[in-house]
Amino acid sequence: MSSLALTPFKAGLFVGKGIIVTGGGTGLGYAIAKELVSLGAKVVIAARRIDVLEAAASELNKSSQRGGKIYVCQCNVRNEDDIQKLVTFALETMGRIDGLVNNAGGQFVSPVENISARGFKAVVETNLLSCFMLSKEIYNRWWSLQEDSKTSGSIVNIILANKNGFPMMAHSGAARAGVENLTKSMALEWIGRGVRVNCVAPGIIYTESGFANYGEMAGAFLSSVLPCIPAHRCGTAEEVSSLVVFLLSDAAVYITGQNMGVDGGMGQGTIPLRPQDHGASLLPVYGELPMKARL
Ligand SMILES: CCC/C=C/C(=O)SCCNC(=O)CCNC(=O)[C@H](O)C(C)(C)COP(=O)([O-])OP(=O)([O-])OC[C@H]1O[C@@H](n2cnc3c(N)ncnc32)[C@H](O)[C@@H]1OP(=O)([O-])[O-]
Ligand SMILES: NC(=O)C1=CN([C@@H]2O[C@H](COP(=O)(O)OP(=O)(O)OC[C@H]3O[C@@H](n4cnc5c(N)ncnc54)[C@H](OP(=O)(O)O)[C@@H]3O)[C@@H](O)[C@H]2O)C=CC1
Repeated sequence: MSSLALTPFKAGLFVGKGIIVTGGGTGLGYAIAKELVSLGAKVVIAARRIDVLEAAASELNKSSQRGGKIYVCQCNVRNEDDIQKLVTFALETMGRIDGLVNNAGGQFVSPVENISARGFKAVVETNLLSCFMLSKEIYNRWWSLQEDSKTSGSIVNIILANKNGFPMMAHSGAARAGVENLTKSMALEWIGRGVRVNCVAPGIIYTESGFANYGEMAGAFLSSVLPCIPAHRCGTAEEVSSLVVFLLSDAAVYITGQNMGVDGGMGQGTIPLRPQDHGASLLPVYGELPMKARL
């Protein structure tokens, strides 16, 4: 795992703070937890594989500064009981919750017509329902009870650079678009309690764990997509984590309801997949096109 933290933040910025990072044992979540613990935060990392979390925690604790500490909690974010247990665990171990990064997520590759209803539901639960359940649970059990509205909370939802759809991962595109809209609603409803809610939309970020999910397909995907990324390279987990940590911090106290891309310029369009060479085109209903305007 890469270890180059880009943090521009002052030492101890998060001393005394408690943050939950879902999916914090691998990839982006690991980089976020690492940066936070090096800035003095207490961090609960939560995911399904406890062995992965424990191995990550023992590495991450080596980066701890000024009382920062990593705690692990096994949690399937699709399961409401697990979500409740996670919040109980976080309050018991850290004594408070100042931030939440809804980072756990994922999908599988499939054209729309082959996705089963069960598969679509599984992806929506993983990426959208989980974000709703965990954000609401923390709000009800912690943020809504704080008398001092200066005790602010910050939620950062990790989505995807998918503003024009997400071909071959349509279930995930739809779920993440839902997260983006939910973010805006929560931001407006909870601002009076000092809770800010923002999204970060990574482009193509190379994480060993993330790409391992796609096997051989990942190589083919990369070679088709790389030339279309304006920056001509994938991003790194640390390049995402620096924005997430900024949004969690009080330096971002006037920022809420936003969606920010970390994508090497890719968000100027959408995921730059070339349309399939399907050999057909939709006929204009009003007659011939005035010029040759098809592939
Ligand atoms: C690269 C671009 C940028 C993105 C990068 C990243 O995101 S990196 C992060 C990447 N990290 C990740 O993506 C990790 C997280 N991802 C996951 O855990 C899974 O993709 C999940 C969310 C679907 C959960 O899966 P699960 O098995 O625990 O769920 P379940 O048992 O509840 O429901 C099963 C239903 O789902 C369906 N189905 C499932 N797999 C496939 C498939 N390969 N093929 C087809 N269908 C599939 C199947 O229909 C099945 O129903 P059936 O046939 O039994 O009636
Ligand atoms: N890498 C990329 O290019 C991009 C990634 N993203 C998003 O960023 C996030 C992190 O991805 P990345 O770090 O690359 O990939 P990883 O596969 O390393 O991260 C996904 C994490 O989510 C956890 N997770 C998945 N499903 C569940 C679940 N049901 N309950 C609890 N935890 C779960 C996994 O842990 P476990 O399996 O142990 O539960 C894993 O730690 C994801 O939401 C991803 O979709 C967005 C855009 C681009």
